[in-house]
Amino acid sequence: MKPKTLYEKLIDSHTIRHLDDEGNVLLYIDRTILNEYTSPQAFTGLRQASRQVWSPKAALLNVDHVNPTRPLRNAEMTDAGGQLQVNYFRENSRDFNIELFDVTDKRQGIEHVVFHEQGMCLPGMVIAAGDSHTTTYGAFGAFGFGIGTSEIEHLLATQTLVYKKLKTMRANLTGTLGHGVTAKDVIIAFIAKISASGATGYAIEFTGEVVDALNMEGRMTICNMAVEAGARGAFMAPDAKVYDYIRSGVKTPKGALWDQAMLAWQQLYSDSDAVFDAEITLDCTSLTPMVTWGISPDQAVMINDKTPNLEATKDEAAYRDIQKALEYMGLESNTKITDIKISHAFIGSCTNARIEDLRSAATILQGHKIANHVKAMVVPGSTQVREQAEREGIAQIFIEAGFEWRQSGCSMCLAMNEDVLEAGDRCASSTNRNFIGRQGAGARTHLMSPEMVAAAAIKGYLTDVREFM
Ligand SMILES: CC(C)[C@H](C(=O)O)[C@@H](O)C(=O)O
Ligand code: SF4
Repeated sequence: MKPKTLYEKLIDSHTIRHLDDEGNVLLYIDRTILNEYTSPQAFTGLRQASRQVWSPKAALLNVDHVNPTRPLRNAEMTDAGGQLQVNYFRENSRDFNIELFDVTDKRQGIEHVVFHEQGMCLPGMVIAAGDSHTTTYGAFGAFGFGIGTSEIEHLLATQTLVYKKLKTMRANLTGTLGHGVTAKDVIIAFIAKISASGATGYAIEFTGEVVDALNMEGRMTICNMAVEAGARGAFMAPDAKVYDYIRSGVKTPKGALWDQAMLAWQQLYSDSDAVFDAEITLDCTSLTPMVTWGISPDQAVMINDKTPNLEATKDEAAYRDIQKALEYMGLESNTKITDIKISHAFIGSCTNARIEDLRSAATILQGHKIANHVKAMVVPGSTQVREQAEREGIAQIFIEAGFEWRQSGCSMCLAMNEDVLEAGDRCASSTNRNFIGRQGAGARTHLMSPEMVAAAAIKGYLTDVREFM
């Protein structure tokens, strides 16, 4: 038999029918999760055509993008647009019989945290959802990818999508991570290496000692942000860490079903002689903590480095890109990164707001206060993460250090609720996108690990977290 990559195994096992000579197939989708922001038109489409949802149990509705995260919240939104979206979401849950995690539900959170928390993400599954960071599920040996609104409608009506296979890339992450270097630093370094479009058209399988050694949270961080390199899918072959992690999920199969599933899951790896369309190796041993200085996730450097030297940049296009980024970011060329003063610190998002992320950031903050000029907040990835952090005493560490302790949601990752920065604000952020205006019009975002955000909050400047270890 022809050797296959893990990606090919997943796609082949979900292919219902080959549709044409261009490589389009009809793909079976196991599950989806929907948010209030990208789903409304899909439901409207279904209503107009008098269609039902084919498999309501394969879907989950969860409010995250527009809801407030203030510590005491109720079921109401703070702005009329958000209220409309959430009202319609509730109506869709009722009319189409799909389970909803509403704002005040104990299971609510950011969709890509909630979904696996519930045990809905299992190895070998194909998961499509109206959000680009659906790639997160690759950490479980599932295939997750983002889709547009009309595709959501097609998926809800038929449980299938028309799909064209991607090219495959193997990213071998070798070596061992140094002190203070995290999964976030690895993926930022990876994106900086191959560029924000370097994996366009590819599904990436991450392999190597670094992946093996990471915990599930770290693996999710990498798969989550793979989309910032342009990848429309990311994978890691499942191992014992995955099985331990999912075992207790409410919706995880139990008993004989679990044993049966395990037999299937153990086949989920790329055959040793499988051929990838591209191979790339990143030796992670020499990595240090990373930060972005610009307006694209690949505009990143090591913390003890400087902003790019414009004078030394000969390529015209590169010159213009750097100039534009420096200008928006209010930075000079060739500036030491650690001389950059911040006004805000944000720990949150589906990249870095799981319990392990909060634990690690709290370790840095313990016994410290944040700088007087910094405003800082933590928005836990889910209400469950929030409660666990409270039980473990982590919330208290954040609060004593001067962070605001918030409710869960996307919040300042994309500033669609009331958590918005003002023009000129500069934020050390554990999020995934530093695009122009992402955290508010004219606001400036530096991406980094949650530990690095904690260190920056204490110092008031971008800082090497290893000083606090
Ligand atoms: C709102 C949604 C379309 C978007 C995405 O797909 O990623 C958002 O979650 C983001 O992170 O920018
Ligand atoms: S936390 Fe950020 S990246 Fe994740 S789904 Fe929400 S807006 Fe998108």
